[in-house]
Amino acid sequence: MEKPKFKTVQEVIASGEGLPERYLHTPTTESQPLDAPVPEMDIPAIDLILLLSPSEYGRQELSKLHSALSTWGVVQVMNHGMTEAFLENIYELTKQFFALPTEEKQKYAREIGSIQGYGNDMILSDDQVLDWIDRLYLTTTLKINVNFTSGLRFQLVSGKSSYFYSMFKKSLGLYIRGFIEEFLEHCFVLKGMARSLELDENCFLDMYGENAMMDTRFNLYPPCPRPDKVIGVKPHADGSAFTLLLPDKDVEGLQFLKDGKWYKAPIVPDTILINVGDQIEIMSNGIYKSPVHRVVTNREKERISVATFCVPGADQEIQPVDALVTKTRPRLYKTVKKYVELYFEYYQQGRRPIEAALI
Ligand SMILES: O=C(O)CCC(=O)C(=O)O
Ligand SMILES: [Fe+2]
Repeated sequence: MEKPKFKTVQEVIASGEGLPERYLHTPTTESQPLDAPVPEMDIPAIDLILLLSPSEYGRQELSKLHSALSTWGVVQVMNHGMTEAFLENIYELTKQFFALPTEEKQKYAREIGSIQGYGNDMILSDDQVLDWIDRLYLTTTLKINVNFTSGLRFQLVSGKSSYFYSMFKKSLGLYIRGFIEEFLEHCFVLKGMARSLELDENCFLDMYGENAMMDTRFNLYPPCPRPDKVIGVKPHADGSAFTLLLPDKDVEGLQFLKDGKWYKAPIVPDTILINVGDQIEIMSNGIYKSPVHRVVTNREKERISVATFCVPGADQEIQPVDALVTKTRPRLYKTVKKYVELYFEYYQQGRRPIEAALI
């Protein structure tokens, strides 16, 4: 199996060779220094359990969700079913993984042409400026059994590479399982989003399909000598339906773009972030925004984050929900299939993949 020949950021640092040119952004690509201070975004925290409650509180949560997702495209979520200890464990395990000796981590290296595994930013062209990030990417397939009378259920079917699961099922895999059992089982997010648009609560779920994927990326951003010129993750919007994000508990870095300006994400204990991905933007006919976001680097501190991309089944046709196409709001997007493949083609060229879906 062929593995990419590029060094990870940790290896670049360990080699003592200094900062390679390939990580440096020139002032033409970013007008301000990347580490210029930015204001904090003002997004509400919603209570996930209340989201599906028929009470007045439930309606208030839906209205907060609607307002956050139609303006910022991202919301903070509390009462997500994961305890503080559970989340703490995830950060600890992620740290432990990246602290393993290089040879050990290389056993899980990403193969060329695959996203799954340990490695650096995916390199698709010679002139691509590299992101200051090392990652471990795990792909999971889920089976949503729509016939369950007690509601929809997610079941871990298998990972694509079983060695990850034998290695991680007692550690990082627990995190994925935790999401499935605690969080996604009742499909709060997709149902809540549908309800907040006054749609039938299953309409996004139906498009999401029975064979959804959940791809989790454990990210390490080592301290960086030039935060003014080097970026952790370049500006992008996610190709998922939606993304669950656990930003570092202490170290800032994640920023969202709104009306041409960058804002930093708040760090609030015990909450996670959920952002809209391109596929919900398409399904909602553009009402919910898939926000452009980036991660800046830090000179002194390392940063850890975990992003879980919730992706519709590969054979699903994704298109605007009929009820959201009206005379005053004509259909904005074509029907797309296998959106994630198209996504990667566009992403490293610095183009927004969702543009390919515009009518
Ligand atoms: O590190 C973060 O906080 C966000 C990472 C991110 O945007 C991504 O992995 O798509
Ligand atoms: Fe992202």
